[in-house]
Amino acid sequence: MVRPSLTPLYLSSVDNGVSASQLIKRLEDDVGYHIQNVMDCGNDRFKIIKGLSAAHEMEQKDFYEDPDATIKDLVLCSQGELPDRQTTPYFSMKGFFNNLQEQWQNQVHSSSRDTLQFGANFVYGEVLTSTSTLMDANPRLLKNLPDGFTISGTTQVSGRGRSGNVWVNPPGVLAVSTLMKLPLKSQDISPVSFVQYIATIAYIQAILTYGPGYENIPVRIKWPNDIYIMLPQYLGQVIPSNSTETTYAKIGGILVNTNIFNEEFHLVVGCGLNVSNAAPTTSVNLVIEEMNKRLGTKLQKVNNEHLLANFLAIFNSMFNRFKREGFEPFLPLYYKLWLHSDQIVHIHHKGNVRCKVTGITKDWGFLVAKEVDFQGRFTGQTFELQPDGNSFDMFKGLISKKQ
Ligand SMILES: O=C(O)CCCC[C@@H]1SC[C@@H]2NC(=O)N[C@@H]21
Repeated sequence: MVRPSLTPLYLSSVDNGVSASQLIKRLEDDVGYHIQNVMDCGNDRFKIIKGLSAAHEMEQKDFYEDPDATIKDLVLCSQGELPDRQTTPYFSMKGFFNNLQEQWQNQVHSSSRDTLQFGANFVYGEVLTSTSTLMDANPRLLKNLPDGFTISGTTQVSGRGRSGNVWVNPPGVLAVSTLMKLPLKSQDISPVSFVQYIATIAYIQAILTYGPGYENIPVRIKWPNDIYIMLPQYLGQVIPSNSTETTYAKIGGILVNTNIFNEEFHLVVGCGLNVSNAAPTTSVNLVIEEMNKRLGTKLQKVNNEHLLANFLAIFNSMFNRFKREGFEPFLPLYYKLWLHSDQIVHIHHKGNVRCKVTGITKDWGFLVAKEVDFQGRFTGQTFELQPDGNSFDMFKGLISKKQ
């Protein structure tokens, strides 16, 4: 397989972020990076930070036989000097920042107490290794990055999924990782494990609130944090409640990596969403196209810049509330969006016992399943299943212990 060459990473900061010059100082003084010369890029001038992406360099050795075939620079752009569409044809940084600032204005009106900074320090790369690895492969870098630091990319050549899986990420799949800091003592309000649930809700809300009419896009949560969408052939059909699951396919997922420095969690929250790639199942834009054909809606396809800005603003505002109030205020929305209300499942490692899903626990977010008979009456045991210890085959209604 021919792997695409890594491209430069473009870094820029806006309003609420740490200023670019402060960031450079931190990277030089605290992380030990050497900031080099100024490069011409189109008509504009950018600073290049050579070797910032330690992970970028490290991983390329595994994947590229010719190390010179790859570019490993981080290009620092001031706000007025963002790369043009020729430089980054798959993503407009200008479009992204315009959308982000618009979203912030909307959000600030609704809750003025919030600090909104997710995406204020932002890196974009056309082809990169993994948005999450770039951030968390180097602890010294991670410690020094500002809260809300975000990396997005169009192609990830070594994307990571949950449980050590590979995340295949060609163009059309929007990849983003955001650094979130949380004091250790915040665990008193809510365990950090709920952040994965918040991220999933935020991504789905970003789609549903994209504009008028988008609230009808059938996008849902599969426990704990997978994003599913109804397959186009089922749109507009009445689906019997016992077959809901087979009519949906996975289009996105969340990966949270946790590090602790200086009494603070440093969570790298990575989200991947298939926005417009027809493979392997379907995508948000394919479903929109089919909704227009089959249901007569007139929805525009979503664009990555707008969707990403929407997601970051919603996620940021939800995260601020989560820090104050924990996960409980989000529970009704989580249940409204998930696919499992009253679902009948069989728990394989408990002797295939037949259970009904009744919710998640408020303390840790474990899945609660209660033993039922064929009339649906509760008959005995209650099981609480951990997100990372169990795999949930929704199509078979089967929960098994992960090997
Ligand atoms: O469903 C899963 O297994 C989780 C997939 C998470 C993929 C995202 S894409 C952005 C970030 N970078 C990665 O390498 N992985 C996450």
